[in-house]
Amino acid sequence: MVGIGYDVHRFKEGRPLVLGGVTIPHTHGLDGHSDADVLCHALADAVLGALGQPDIGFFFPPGDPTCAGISSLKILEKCRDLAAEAGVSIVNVDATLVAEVPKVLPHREAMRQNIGAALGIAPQRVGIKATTNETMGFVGRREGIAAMAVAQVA
Ligand SMILES: Nc1ccn([C@@H]2O[C@H](COP(=O)(O)O)[C@@H](O)[C@H]2O)c(=O)n1
Ligand SMILES: C[C@@]1(CO)OP(=O)(O)OP(=O)(O)OC[C@H]1O
Repeated sequence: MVGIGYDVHRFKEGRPLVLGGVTIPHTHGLDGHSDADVLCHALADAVLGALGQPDIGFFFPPGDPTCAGISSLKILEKCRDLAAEAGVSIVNVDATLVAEVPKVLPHREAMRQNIGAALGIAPQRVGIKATTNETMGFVGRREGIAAMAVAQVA
């Protein structure tokens, strides 16, 4: 089974920028109720989709006080637990970040380590890519970051 996920978060001054559980030096972080880790959110929805489960907001309701400021790696850990309960393994995940700034690929290996550990899979099974939006649209105007992801379970 495969699943697809997509998420977007708006830049906000005064917050840390967390992507794949890595805090990346930048002028702005992302706005959100959790740590706003847009990469983990897209990956979580991809895994949940592959499992035939409802989306991230079902398990971590937007605005729920218990979710305030949580690390989104915890959301991936929940996905890992749901896969185990279903008796399936996460085969691999793959994601693309769409961000005009900052450069994220220097942090790829650290992200793969964090995400692999949270999902209970080897980092080699975690794909992370990035592209700019060539200055077009909301990403191009540096208003936020988008992420898309796929996951396979068997
Ligand atoms: N936020 C980003 C965006 C891109 N990269 C890396 O740069 C390469 C070129 O991106 P283009 O959008 O100009 O084609 C891309 O393949 C990534 O390796 C990045 O690290 N962070
Ligand atoms: C992660 C959750 C948890 O409150 O909140 P946000 O950080 O706002 O992220 P978003 O992708 O907008 O919605 C999903 C929510 O489940």
